[in-house]
Amino acid sequence: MGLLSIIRKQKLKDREIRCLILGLDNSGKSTIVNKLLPEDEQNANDIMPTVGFQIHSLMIRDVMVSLWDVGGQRTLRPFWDNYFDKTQVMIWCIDVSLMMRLDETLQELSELVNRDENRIGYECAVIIVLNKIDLVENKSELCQRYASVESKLKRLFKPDIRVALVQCSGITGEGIDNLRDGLVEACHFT
Ligand SMILES: Nc1nc2c(ncn2[C@@H]2O[C@H](COP(=O)(O)OP(=O)(O)OP(=O)(O)O)[C@@H](O)[C@H]2O)c(=O)[nH]1
Ligand SMILES: [Mg+2]
Repeated sequence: MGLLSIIRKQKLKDREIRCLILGLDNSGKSTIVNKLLPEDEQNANDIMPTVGFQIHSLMIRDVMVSLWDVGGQRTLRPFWDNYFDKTQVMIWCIDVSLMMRLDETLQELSELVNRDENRIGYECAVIIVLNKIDLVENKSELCQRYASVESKLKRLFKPDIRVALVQCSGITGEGIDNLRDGLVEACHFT
C-alpha cells in the first residue's frame, strides 16, 4: 500500500476531509466557502478576489473539513496542481449565470483531469457546483443549463467516475445544505 493510501485511510478513520475548491475567477468559490462556515464566522463584508489561497476548517456532522479555497485568476491556474496532495474531494465551481464562460471552465477542468487521470475521480471525489442560481430566474432555463453542463461533463469524465452535481447560490444560501451533505457523502461518511 502506498504512503498516500495509508494517509488517506487514516484520515478517513479520523473523520477528516481535505477539500479543494477550484474554478474560474469570479465563479463564487470564496462566497460559497463563506456560506458554508458557521454564521458567527462568516465574513459580512465584500469578498475580494483570492490571491493565492485561503484555508478554512469547519465541522459537518462529526467530520472535520479543511477547505482550501484557491484563486481562479488565469495567472494563478498553473499553481492548481500543487494543491492536490492528500485531497479527498475537489469542488469545481461554475457560474451558471454566465454561459459564455462555460467552454472556458470546461476546458480548464478537462486539462486538470487529463494531466493526471488517476487523481481526479479515483483518489479524489468530484463535486461540480453550479453556483449563482439566484441570477437565473427562469427555472426552465436553469434546468436547460443544468442538462447542458451535465451532458458535457459526461464526455469529460470516464463512465465509472461518480461526479455529483449540486446547484446553489453562495449569496442566498439556497442549495448550500445539499453541498454540505454532498461533501461528507463523497467520502462515504454517511
Ligand atoms: N448573485 C450572486 N452573486 C454571487 C454568488 N456567488 C458569488 N457571487 C458574487 O460573485 C463575485 C465573485 O465571487 P467570489 O466568491 O470572490 O469568486 P471567486 O470564485 O472566489 O473568485 P477568485 O477568488 O478570483 O477566484 C462576488 O461579487 C460575489 O458577491 C451567487 O451565488 N449569486
Ligand atoms: Mg476567491
